[in-house]
Amino acid sequence: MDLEFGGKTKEPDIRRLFDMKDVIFDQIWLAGRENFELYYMFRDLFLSRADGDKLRDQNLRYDITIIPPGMMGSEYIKTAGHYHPLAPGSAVTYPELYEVLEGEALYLLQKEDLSDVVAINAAAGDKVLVPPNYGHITINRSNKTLKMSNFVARDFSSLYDPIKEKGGGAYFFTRDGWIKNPRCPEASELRRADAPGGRTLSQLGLAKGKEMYPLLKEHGRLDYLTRPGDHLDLFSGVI
Ligand SMILES: O=P(O)(O)OC[C@H]1O[C@](O)(CO)[C@@H](O)[C@@H]1O
Repeated sequence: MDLEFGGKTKEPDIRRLFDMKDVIFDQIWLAGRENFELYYMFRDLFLSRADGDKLRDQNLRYDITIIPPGMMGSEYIKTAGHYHPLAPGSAVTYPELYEVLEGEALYLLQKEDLSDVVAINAAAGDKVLVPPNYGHITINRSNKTLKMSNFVARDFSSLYDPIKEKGGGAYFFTRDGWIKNPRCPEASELRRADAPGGRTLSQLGLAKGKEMYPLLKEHGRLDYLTRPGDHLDLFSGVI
């Protein structure tokens, strides 16, 4: 699976089934399975050299992730899931901004102490902000390929251990709907939220159905992704 972007053919990082063995719900199904490709991550994309420079100047990265439809036994295909570290000089972790380009996404966002766990359905054109202090997992719950993009600060490594240690997120999305992870008894009840609309979107410089990629050209527009501590008011009520 390659992606044409900015007139170039890009090769993905690939997440395969065995990379996910610690976070899959259906461990009975997993036993004896062959390894196979699950999803494709095209990181650090830009349409022109000038855009690449602008991204680097703002300490941002633009990625596209493609998740074909499929099941992992009784569970819908999903990303491994991770948290982000604290932004330097701030008491909050880095946020991340997603846009659904094609298909449908189900975002599971959770605080590390699991005191808040939120599910957000998003369709093509929707944007979802993962606020500071939330980890995230993306599920392709449909029978169509999900293509989504994200803007995120470029200078940190994702933290996978907390979700691996619990055997997955606080909830699994399966053929029978949501199932609470038995290794997360402390998790709050699953809260449903909508992808942000009108006013919230415009505060973030976004509009439904308008691609977010050009925002990288407005220097400082996405400052809240790299210096979240300076923009705390923006994050309240986004999910
Ligand atoms: O790292 P995971 O949990 O497999 O999730 C992959 C997603 O995370 C990102 O690295 C950004 O957080 C994207 O490239 C991709 O959508």
